[in-house]
Amino acid sequence: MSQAAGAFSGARRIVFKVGSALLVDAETGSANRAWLEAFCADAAALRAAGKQVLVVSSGAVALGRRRLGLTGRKTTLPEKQASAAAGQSLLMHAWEQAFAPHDIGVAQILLTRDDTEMRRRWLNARATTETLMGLGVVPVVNENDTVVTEEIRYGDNDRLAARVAQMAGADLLVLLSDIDGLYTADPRKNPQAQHIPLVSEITPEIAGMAEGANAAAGVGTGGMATKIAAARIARAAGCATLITLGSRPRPLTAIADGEKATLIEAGASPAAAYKAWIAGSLAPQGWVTIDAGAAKALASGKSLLSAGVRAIEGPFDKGDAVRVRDETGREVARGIVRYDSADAQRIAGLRSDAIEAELGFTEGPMIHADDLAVAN
Ligand SMILES: Nc1ncnc2c1ncn2[C@@H]1O[C@H](COP(=O)(O)OP(=O)(O)O)[C@@H](O)[C@H]1O
Ligand SMILES: N[C@@H](CCC(=O)OP(=O)(O)O)C(=O)O
Repeated sequence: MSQAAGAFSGARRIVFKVGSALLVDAETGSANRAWLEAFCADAAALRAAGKQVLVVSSGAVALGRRRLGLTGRKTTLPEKQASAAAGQSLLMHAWEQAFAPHDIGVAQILLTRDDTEMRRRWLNARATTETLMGLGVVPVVNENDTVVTEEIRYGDNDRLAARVAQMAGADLLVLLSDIDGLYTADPRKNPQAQHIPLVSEITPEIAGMAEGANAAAGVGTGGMATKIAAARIARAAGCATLITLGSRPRPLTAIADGEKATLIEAGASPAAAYKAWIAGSLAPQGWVTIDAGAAKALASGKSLLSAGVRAIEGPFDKGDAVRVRDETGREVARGIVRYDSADAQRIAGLRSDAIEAELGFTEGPMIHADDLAVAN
């Protein structure tokens, strides 16, 4: 079995990035139904096999352009944004229809770069995605093109898809492209270019092979360079990236069958990468002081319950990163807290079953084990 096929079979949660070129029929300018049906049939089979599926779908601008009669000429940014607004509903309708025969619901998520970079919005988007996955719905994500300007947009959905993979704790990002993987050079320009099946590390040499977007290429943006940039983001988040041809008759079955693809391996597991992100990238907003019993529980991988909390030093909001110290003042962990500092203060020392009576609601533990990076 090829390495790519092995990674695909072993993946538990997969983000599929579908480019405009696959989704929009170049001749008619409408959604490519036959392709969508094939994709959804394959995705339904993956779900039946116990995998979770998310989709990052381009195509809004291309579909909207036709709806608004803006085809055949260069469009301005406001016209592109108007096209995205008009095309997004067509896009979602196409996904709804294609998944419907499999009894699978879809849900639209529109994100901007800010949403993926600002912690609180990121956490909200993450919680929503998690809820949707729990309900068995397929999240269909796109960039919120109508509210972003050129400077602050991703523009390509490759990097957005990598952020979604990070947000969802996915273990595999599949970039379905118009080419079956990374080559030593752009094969459209250099027929001698060699296919690269496996990348274990993104060296400058690897990055140098990938060329950027070719403006003449049509509806897509990005080129191979943004795919490598996406793989870099995914890799750091513990997620592997697979680049392959999306236009095969059974696009996902083909991957499992070992058809040509490039696999870019992950750095660590998604859980380990997420904890490293909490420990290293978030600016902590306050302190939570815990007793010896809680410190012991944390060291053995358990959640921080309010019962073991001695003191709170804020202010912080729900979803902020905080530092956790023991009674000697030693920092024992960092984590994402589920209560703001005022509520945390009120429930410090209380047993879990007393939280609701005190606050009128409960969010469970003060810091869930999944959101805790414990110091060694
Ligand atoms: N080293 C490379 N290996 C493979 N393809 C490359 C490379 N450098 C540039 N490319 C180009 O990148 C294109 C894929 O990017 P793009 O057209 O943006 O795809 P998509 O629409 O799937 O996002 C290929 O068709 C190819 O022409
Ligand atoms: N958000 C845009 C997608 C941007 C784009 O063209 O991406 P891609 O085709 O994947 O290179 C849209 O929905 O039209």
